[in-house]
Amino acid sequence: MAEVLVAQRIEELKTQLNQYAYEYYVKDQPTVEDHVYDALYRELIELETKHPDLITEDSPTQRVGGIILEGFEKAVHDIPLYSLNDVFSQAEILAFDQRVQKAVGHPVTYTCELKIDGLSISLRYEEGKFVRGATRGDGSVGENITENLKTVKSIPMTLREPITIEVRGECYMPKASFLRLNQEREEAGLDVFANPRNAAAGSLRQLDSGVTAKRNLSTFLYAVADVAPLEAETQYDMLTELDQLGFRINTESRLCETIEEVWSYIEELHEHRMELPYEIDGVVIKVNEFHLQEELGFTVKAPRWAAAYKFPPEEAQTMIEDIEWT
Ligand SMILES: NC(=O)c1cnc(OC2CCCC2)nc1N
Repeated sequence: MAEVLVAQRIEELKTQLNQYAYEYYVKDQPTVEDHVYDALYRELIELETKHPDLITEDSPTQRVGGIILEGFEKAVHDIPLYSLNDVFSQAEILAFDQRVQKAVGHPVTYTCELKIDGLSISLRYEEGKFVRGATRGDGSVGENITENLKTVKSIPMTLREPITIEVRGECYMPKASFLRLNQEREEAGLDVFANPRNAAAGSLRQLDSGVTAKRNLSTFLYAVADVAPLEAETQYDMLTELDQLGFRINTESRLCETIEEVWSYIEELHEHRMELPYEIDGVVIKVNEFHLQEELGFTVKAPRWAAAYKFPPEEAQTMIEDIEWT
């Protein structure tokens, strides 16, 4: 096949395969059977092997890892990753709302998000291209784990808009993947992980990104370092915008008009959390309007406009009989 036709075919395959991967890993709505994806993938591998000069960073073949690092470089967060003030009761939720209303002088709306029990990550994009991925670390300095995060299929290598932005979210291991991994480790005589969060952390701290690639990690994104590149003026609209950019967003997030609605959301999710395919340890409540967040500001470690309601500790969430095996 003539060189120019090969280049054309490679572009077609990359576009098609990246779209299929987006539907499968980001939207959880695959439109083709695995064997269709696999056949196109094999064709791309064959063409790239014959024409390595045509391999690009955003090719789906580059998500299998293989880089082995000596260690992780430091990653400075120009805008810190904040932690959250924890609350443990309905009374504390109401007190939080009273403090907010007193400070801004009127009632506010809240965005409620599931508190995903994974590892906090920060993803930097320049003109739509993924350039750096990092752990939270102490909030100001984390570890550069770009190579490992490139293997996490729900993390886009190219955004749907060529914007420069830094987004924050959680990288986690689904319950089903956690159980499968521990069974494999047990059969291999290796130590098992205590919970999906530890398994995700261990998978992201791998110096061999080929190992990370096999751990079936996923993500939910929920914040940006600086809202300037976005149109959104509220947390809830920002989640929609991150979805449109190509990020994986948690569909359980809810806009609550009153603190009473926040509490019923908390009760509802506390009841149904065992049915979720990933572990959560509570609900994050955020004042929805960005201009009110700015007015409320931060304490030395956490925003005054957010709170993390932690569910009371109960029996382990990962019950083998509850998991439908993917
Ligand atoms: N574990 C979570 O699911 C989670 C963690 N953090 C945040 O918000 C950060 C960003 C702004 C204040 C704290 N939201 C979440 N959903």
